[in-house]
This record gives sequence, C-alpha cells and structure tokens, in this order.
Amino acid sequence: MAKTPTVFIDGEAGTTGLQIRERLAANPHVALRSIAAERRKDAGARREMMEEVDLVILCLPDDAAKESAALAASLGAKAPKLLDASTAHRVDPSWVYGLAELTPDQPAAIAAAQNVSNPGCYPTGAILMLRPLVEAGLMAADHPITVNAVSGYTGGGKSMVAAYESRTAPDFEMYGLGLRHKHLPEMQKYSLLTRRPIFVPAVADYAQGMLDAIPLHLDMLAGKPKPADIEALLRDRYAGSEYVSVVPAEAGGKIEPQALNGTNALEIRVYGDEALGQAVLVARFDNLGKGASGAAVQNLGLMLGIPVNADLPVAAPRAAE
Ligand SMILES: NC(=O)C1=CN([C@@H]2O[C@H](COP(=O)(O)OP(=O)(O)OC[C@H]3O[C@@H](n4cnc5c(N)ncnc54)[C@H](OP(=O)(O)O)[C@@H]3O)[C@@H](O)[C@H]2O)C=CC1
Ligand SMILES: CC(=O)N[C@@H](CCC(=O)OP(=O)(O)O)C(=O)O
Repeated sequence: MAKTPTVFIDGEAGTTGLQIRERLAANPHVALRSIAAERRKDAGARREMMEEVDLVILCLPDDAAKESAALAASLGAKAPKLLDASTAHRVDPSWVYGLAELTPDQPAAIAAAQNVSNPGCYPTGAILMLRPLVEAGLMAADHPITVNAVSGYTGGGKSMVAAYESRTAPDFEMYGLGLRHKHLPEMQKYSLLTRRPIFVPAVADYAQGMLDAIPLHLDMLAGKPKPADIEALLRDRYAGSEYVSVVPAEAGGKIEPQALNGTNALEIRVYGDEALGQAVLVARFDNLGKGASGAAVQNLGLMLGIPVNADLPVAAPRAAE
C-alpha cells in the first residue's frame, strides 16, 4: 500500500493554519505532523520537520514565509513541496499560482509544481470575474477597472481578530486608500490587465465573509454586451466547476457577504440594467474558505493527488437524548 503523505502546517496556530488543520484533521489520506508549541519558531526544528514531510503549508507573515522557503531550498533534493498562504511568492514566476480555476490547465500545473502560492482573498474573486472577459476580447487589457470589496475581520489575522473582539476597532472602515494594497500586483497580473486597477477594500464588524464588486460601463466593452451576455460568458467559463458558480442576481439589488461561510464555494452574480448600459459583477465567498484555507486544501489535494474536503467538516448531528 502507498505511504500516507505527511504534511506540516508552519503557523498552525494562526487564523489560516487553524482552519486548514480543521479541514485536514479527519482526512485519512494525509498525516499531519506538528512541532512542539515552544519550538515552533525555531529554525532548526522547522528544518528538521521539513526534511521529514512530503509537503509544508506556510501560514506565516511574509518575512517568515520567505525564511521558511529558504530553509526548504537549503534541503536540495530532500526539500518538501511548499504551499505558501502568504503574499511573498504570488507574482514570483518560479512559483505556480494556486488558483485552480484560473485556466483549464491550472490544476495540472498545480499538481506538477514543487512550490505553489495560495492566492490572496480579494484577488481570488476579482480575477475569476475579470480574466474571462479579457481572454474573450470583451474587455481591453488597459480597461480602467475599480474593485470595491468588503471583508470580515478574520481577514486581518490574529491581531485584527483581537482588536474587533475587544471592541477597539471601528464597526466599518475603508482602507487601502493609499492605492498600494499588497494584493494589487497579483490582481493585475492574473486578470491579464496592463492598467493597474484601483482597489478599495473595507473591513467590518463581522468575522468572516467577503464580497468583491466590479462596476462596468457596458458601452466601453467590445461589442457593447448586455448584462445577460456577460453572465452567459462567465457561466460557460465555469460550467462544471466544483467550487465556482455563476448564479442569477437577486431582484432588489442586495447581497450580504456571509452566506458561504465554512465552504470553499465562490458565487458570481451579474447585476445590471440593460437600458442604462451598466452592470456590477459581484463575487461572494468566505475569506477564510475559498479566500484562504479552503483554497489551500483544494491545492493540497491536487499537489498530493489525494481526495480532500475543502469545506469545513459539518458538525455531526447530536444523538437524541
Ligand atoms: N486571514 C486571512 O483571511 C488570510 C491570510 N492569509 C495569509 O496567511 C498568512 C497567515 O495569516 P493569518 O493566519 O491570518 O495570520 P495570523 O496572525 O493569524 O497567524 C500567523 C501565525 O504565524 C506564526 N508566526 C509568526 N512568525 C513566525 C515565525 N517566524 N515562525 C513560525 N511561526 C510564526 C504566528 O505565531 P504567534 O501565535 O506567536 O503570533 C501565528 O500563529 C499571512 O501571510 C496572511 O497574509 C492569506 C489569505 C487570507
Ligand atoms: C481585512 C484585512 O485586513 N485583510 C487583509 C488581507 C487578507 C489576505 O488575504 O491576506 P493575504 O494577502 O495574506 O492573502 C488585508 O487587506 O491586508
């Protein structure tokens, strides 16, 4: 019988690491390895662990992720596969971008890669909406794009969670208004845009759930498409996808961010008014699901060639008392 692959989550006590652990704990196709809590930041202990396992998931701040990648590289042929949840390697051409729905060939590229970079939460939704329009020639690569977004506070990791839970953070806040948010390079690169988008994120007083919204003036797109044409194009692109779906926009023009929490699903809607020639594309997903830990587990399944459940395990129903 083939050996069960072993995995070490470097940063397993953090927001993303904990949710990956929860998703993998009951998976019989993978064996999780840990370092004693007091040694978890010790480079020697991490290097030893890297030598033993088949794959390491980095759930660390960028600098620590770069340090771990260097430790792995120092092992040469004994280096494990790496899956990095941080921003450190997302536009590095020697790493494969871990967005399996990016192109039909991306799952095979992820499966074959030594090093995979897990996408940022906000770029995940934006890229999945924009790239098919650029690839189809509907949107010019230099089209001026704005991405408006809102995230639950878990998106900011342990320090933001602590600030919200101790009631010292505002109920709602826009940020990134310096126009240099760390997600812009990957958003632009993998959407195939030559003009840098404007990105306006916000964070609010709820734990999890994300919306990315992209307004469009349809007369500025090739062939002046109707909202229904864009919806049809995106629906065709993601037909058969396990996690990404295009669903009809609700009448009333409202959407809340938390409905997909705990899952690895991402829904795209096209809100629009044909007579006005305007539309807003909206992606809804869990920032800790398809935006982080769910996507990481989906990638791990591809990299190790094993079945995974990328959703959080649902609590077993309680037996009748
Ligand atoms: N939260 C989210 O929605 C998303 C986060 N990410 C990315 O994932 C990575 C982790 O983020 P997140 O889980 O939110 O962050 P957290 O702050 O919640 O967790 C980071 C973890 O890394 C540990 N750590 C810090 N430095 C070191 C080190 N030198 N060696 C070993 N462990 C270390 C921390 O330990 P300690 O307990 O001592 O603080 C903590 O447990 C980041 O790069 C983040 O940008 C990606 C997508 C989404
Ligand atoms: C609410 C909040 O602060 N969110 C984080 C992004 C979370 C995330 O996806 O970070 P990664 O780049 O590591 O993937 C931010 O805007 O910096």
